[in-house]
Amino acid sequence: MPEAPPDAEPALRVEALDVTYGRAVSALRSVSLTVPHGSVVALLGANGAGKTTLLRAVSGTLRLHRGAVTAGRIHYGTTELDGRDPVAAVRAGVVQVPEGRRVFAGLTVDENLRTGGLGLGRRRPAQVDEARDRVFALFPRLAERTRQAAGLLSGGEQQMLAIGRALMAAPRLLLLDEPSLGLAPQMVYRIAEVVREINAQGTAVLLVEQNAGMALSLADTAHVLEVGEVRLSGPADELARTDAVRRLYLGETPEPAKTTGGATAPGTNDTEGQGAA
Ligand SMILES: Nc1ncnc2c1ncn2[C@@H]1O[C@H](COP(=O)(O)OP(=O)(O)OP(=O)(O)O)[C@@H](O)[C@H]1O
Repeated sequence: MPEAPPDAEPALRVEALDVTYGRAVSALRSVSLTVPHGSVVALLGANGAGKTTLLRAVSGTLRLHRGAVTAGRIHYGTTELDGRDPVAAVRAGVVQVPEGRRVFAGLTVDENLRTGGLGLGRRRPAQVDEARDRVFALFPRLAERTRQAAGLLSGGEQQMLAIGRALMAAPRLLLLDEPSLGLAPQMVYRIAEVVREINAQGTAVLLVEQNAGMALSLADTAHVLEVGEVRLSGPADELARTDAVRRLYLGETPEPAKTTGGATAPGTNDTEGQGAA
């Protein structure tokens, strides 16, 4: 099991993070946010805003995509994560579910699950079975299909398997990249329920979603990224009432006189939003 970080600290602290791909692409600039223990934090933003890049930086997978942290710090509890590899992140209790449900299509459901948590080193078979049972309790559909090739599962089932595989490492912080992408509305609803359940069991979630309505309904706090910078931060319910979020991310047409709630842009005297997230 990953070592428990001290409870007084926010679980994840990202401070003034700059990320580039090669020499030409500046993907994140001075991004700061925190994920407190047991919370759900949503990251919203248009295509190319830098959401996936932030998850990669935290999970140590940035280098696999030829990206690099060029400034700033990432801590999970007392463990420094910037410049580390995915194994260091998994050992610290941080696991990413990548976008696009990347399951091993030729392996069975069971084999896919058993690849989860490999970075934790040798675990007793009983520990692995226990982790698998917890996954099956959350996703009974996977329990019915243990010997089926993952490539033959539906899109929703593959997403469940991708999440289940990450949960095999018993993460304290789950990084979820677009879990609802391309799924039918009923499955989106099920995924939202699952995120709630995972969080209720004590795992914090950093959730990247294009489906802003879903993300804001699940999150305690949310941040809006625009072209590599945090533009708006605050409690999710307040952010959902801001004109910008309603117009740009929720597809609504706000009435002219509507107030903007308590969400704030970085650089203002924000005490609730970015700094306290
Ligand atoms: N491997 C890479 N090499 C070069 N540039 C990249 C790479 N991955 C992402 N980028 C660029 O970095 C910026 C941020 O991309 P990122 O994928 O993090 O955005 P995003 O908000 O997750 O968008 P999307 O929803 O489309 O995935 C974009 O300009 C993108 O083109």
